[in-house]
Amino acid sequence: MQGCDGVTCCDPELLICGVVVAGVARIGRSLGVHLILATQKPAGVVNDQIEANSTSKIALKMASEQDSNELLKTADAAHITNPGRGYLKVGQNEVYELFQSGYAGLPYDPDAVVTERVDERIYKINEVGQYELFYDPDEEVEQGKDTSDLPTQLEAVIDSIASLFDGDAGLMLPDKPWLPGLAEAIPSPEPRGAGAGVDAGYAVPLGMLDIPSRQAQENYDFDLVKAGHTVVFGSPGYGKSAILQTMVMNLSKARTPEQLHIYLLDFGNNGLLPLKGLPNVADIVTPEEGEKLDKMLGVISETLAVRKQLFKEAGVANLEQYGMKTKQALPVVLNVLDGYDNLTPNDPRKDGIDNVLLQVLREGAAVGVYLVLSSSRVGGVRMSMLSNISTKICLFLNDEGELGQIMGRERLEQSGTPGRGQIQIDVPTAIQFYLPAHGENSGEILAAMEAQVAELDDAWVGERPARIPMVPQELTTEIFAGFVPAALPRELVPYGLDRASAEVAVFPVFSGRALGVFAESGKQARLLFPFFAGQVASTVDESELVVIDAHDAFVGMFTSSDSLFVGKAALKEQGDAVKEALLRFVEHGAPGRRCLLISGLSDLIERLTLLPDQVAELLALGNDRVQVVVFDHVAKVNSAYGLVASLREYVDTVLFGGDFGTQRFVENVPFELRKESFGRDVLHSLRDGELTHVVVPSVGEREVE
Ligand SMILES: Nc1ncnc2c1ncn2[C@@H]1O[C@H](COP(=O)(O)OP(=O)(O)OP(=O)(O)O)[C@@H](O)[C@H]1O
Repeated sequence: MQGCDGVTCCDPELLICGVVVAGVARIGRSLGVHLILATQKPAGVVNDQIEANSTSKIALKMASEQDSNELLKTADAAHITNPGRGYLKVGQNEVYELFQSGYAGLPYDPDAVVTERVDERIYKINEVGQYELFYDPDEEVEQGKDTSDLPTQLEAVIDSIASLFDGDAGLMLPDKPWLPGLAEAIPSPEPRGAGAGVDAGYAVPLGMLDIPSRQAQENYDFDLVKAGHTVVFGSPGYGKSAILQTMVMNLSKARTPEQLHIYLLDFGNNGLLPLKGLPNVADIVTPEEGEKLDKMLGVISETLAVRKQLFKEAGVANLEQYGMKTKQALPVVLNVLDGYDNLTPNDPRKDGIDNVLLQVLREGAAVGVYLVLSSSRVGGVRMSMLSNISTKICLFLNDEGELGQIMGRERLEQSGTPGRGQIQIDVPTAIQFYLPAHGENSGEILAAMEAQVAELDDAWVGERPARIPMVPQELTTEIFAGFVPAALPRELVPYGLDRASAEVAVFPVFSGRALGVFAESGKQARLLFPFFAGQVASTVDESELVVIDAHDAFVGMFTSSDSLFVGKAALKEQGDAVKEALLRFVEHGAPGRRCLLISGLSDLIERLTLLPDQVAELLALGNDRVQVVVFDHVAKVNSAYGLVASLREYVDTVLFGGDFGTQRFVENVPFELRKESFGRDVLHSLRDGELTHVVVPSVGEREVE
């Protein structure tokens, strides 16, 4: 038996349904399938075919004579006034009866006594023909029993049938002609091949499709390589992050970190954070981490550029061809961006970020670099980006017009269930996206997901994608020591971390190169000079040390009688002797290796009245037996005549602090750099014409201050 209630002609979805209904009406009877069709208005719904195949028609009160005519071929039903009163017509007027239908909505009271009652009321008809109640025997109304708690007769009948059914094990439910609705929360099945040695490529389960036209509910596999760039739209709280989590978890289970690298950009509510520990995940970044974000975008651009070049050299057009031709498999790179539209149009970084994303969207797929992003508004994603995204997924959208923009006229009705959405598979198809892990509530799901991440992390022993190199927020000497490789040769002096690569910056002693360290302020000098002198001194023997401390920067540091130490006071008293010894040393050298540390170079030059040539010779002394290290303030060397030029010429590694406006070591500083302000722990390194920035460990800064 098929029942269709509330069928109206303006329901577009029922155009297809109408064809089916007509089919049931036409051939159903011969197969034992019967149809009861209920509608308010027969016009446009009950077509000729249904009409011709429906033997019985029942018309209750109809809105108009035309409607009544349509069904009964008489206007009678339009004149009915009582609820429940109707006409039954069977065949061509074989039966045509007025009837009062039974009503099952009354309370079911098995104890009630039904008495036949005759209407004994008497009416008087007045002179204008109106009825006036003259006598009513029921005027004295007896208080009846309260029946509000009783079930209706219909409910009682249904309950009774249900209990009969339940009580008889031999009774079976008939097959339903349609499948039940999709479940509201479905945990993801394990991806095929995960741990089983089966290669399912980049296809992983992402959701359960509901396809009523085929009476099917089946798994939807998201194939990263086939789906290409993907966008997930959904208003806040409808499960965007959950889709990304399921996708990343399943891809990480299916593919090794050698096959798939993942970069996470979390512009949303930390939805991607639990995925950070996956061995496939290179790194995660949030918009607050400006420097890291720049670096990650840089890495993504660089990957594109390198791959394009590699493919060009190999003469191939895509990743698969490259692997086959060169026998070298490059990993697929997946960039996942959650909450893209949280980056507002007035954010100064938006253009830069969009440029990289556009580059990935345009050039990435061919070289195996993909972007999957989520946004709560369709309008939040530029048209130029949208047109390069091949797979579009929609969850519930507050603005239904946006759904139409993506899914077109064939879009399905929206459901407010989290994780319920639609995706184009030839036509928009309903889908319930899987949850990333099992759990009764979001807390349990998160815990289960974290446990899986930890398990995958522990299980992987091979190589992992490189993290985004970052210098720690606070670089203490202890943390810095952790970065210095144990096998670092003794003659390489580590002094900080390169800000761009986070690699240890070293200076080679006794390699013929002089080192100059210039502080922007007294505070920076107090912080850095002893650290540098200590680092250099630790690589040489005490007997090789000659320290001329014109600024008393190293007081108390070099107390050994083996090293030669000249402090500020000694310099004042025995200036001539020091000058003589220094010049002699410049001219003739010393019997053994010497490491000369000079603090306050410009003051020394002034006090000893050294000539520019003598300074130049002193700075150029370095060889495998002599090491020169000079310390001073940026402002002081700036004002000493000709000193900056000598330093630039003879000091191979110049390290200086402060902003670029105050220094004279580098000319033609780019505007961007000139605007930037640098912390006290940053030194700019100028070596062989190359400018880099080094973060120096904060050596007991608090004590210095
Ligand atoms: N596929 C799903 N099945 C069942 N419930 C889900 C599903 N996806 C999400 N939910 C529920 O919806 C909640 C919100 O999900 P989620 O954080 O992923 O939404 P969102 O769209 O990313 O939100 P926002 O934009 O605020 O970050 C989850 O805590 C979970 O309870």
